[in-house]
Amino acid sequence: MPRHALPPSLGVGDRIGEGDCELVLDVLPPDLAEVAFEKMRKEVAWNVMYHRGGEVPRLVAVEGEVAADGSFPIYRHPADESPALGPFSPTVSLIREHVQQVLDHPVNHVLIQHYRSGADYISEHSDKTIDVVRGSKVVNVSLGAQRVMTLRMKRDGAPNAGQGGVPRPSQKIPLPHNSMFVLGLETNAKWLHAINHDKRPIQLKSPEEQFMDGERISLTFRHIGTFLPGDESRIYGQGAKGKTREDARPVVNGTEEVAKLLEAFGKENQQSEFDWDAVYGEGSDVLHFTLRDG
Ligand SMILES: O=C(O)CCC(=O)C(=O)O
Ligand SMILES: [Fe+2]
Repeated sequence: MPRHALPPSLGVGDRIGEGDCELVLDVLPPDLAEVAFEKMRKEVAWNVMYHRGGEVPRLVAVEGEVAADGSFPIYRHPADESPALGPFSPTVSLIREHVQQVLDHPVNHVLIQHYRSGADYISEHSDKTIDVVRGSKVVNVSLGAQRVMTLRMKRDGAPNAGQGGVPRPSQKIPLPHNSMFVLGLETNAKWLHAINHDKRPIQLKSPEEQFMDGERISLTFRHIGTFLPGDESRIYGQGAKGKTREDARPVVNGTEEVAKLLEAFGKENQQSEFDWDAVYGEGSDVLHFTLRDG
């Protein structure tokens, strides 16, 4: 007999994480949900992204709201090199409108990811919130094959776990086609989240998991409060040292500043009682985490 129950599978109406998360079904009208995957396959500028020198196991693209003067939001996270941001493509723009109707705040930035099969995944992490408007929520829209979001409490939030084989609290949230998972920042602070790989043979997968030949596109919309002007020479806003457009300062790529921000990101991944003001309050003007070659 197993000593511990399997993590619960949660969905609509359940208390998820710290209770500030929510799963919304049928977020897009059927006519849009039906064509969005194929349209995005063509309209989105897909890239491979690198982390620690290796390709991340999914295709990615970044889009956002580009202002008339060319300035745009920037979401910093530990990747060796993030793809360049483009303006919202047509189908993504429609999806964004529906997301904003359901949420009670705007979103100005999206990370779009194509999980090409069950072998593609995203490792356990907390979203990095230096640039995410405080008190806002992060949204994951799912299209195509159903995959499972796993939440696992950070180690320091479950001090009795890890000894004698007691696992840390964890929850599984299946994300069906045309659903929207709302990740509250309180849950992001106390839990890690992941889309684990699913290498089961196709015959063992449900029809929902086999949909679109097992391919999934997710759109992670965020409300970002940090910006770059079109020429990317300066940075300003919530996560920068200069908090307003007038106070924009030159971007920096110095080793010391990079190390400091990466250390802060590490703390956010580990600490349930992450002190945002103490760690991020001053801001950071770092743009790239490694020097681009060529
Ligand atoms: O694909 C997903 O739904 C999760 C994506 C995610 O966690 C992220 O981009 O930070
Ligand atoms: Fe995430």
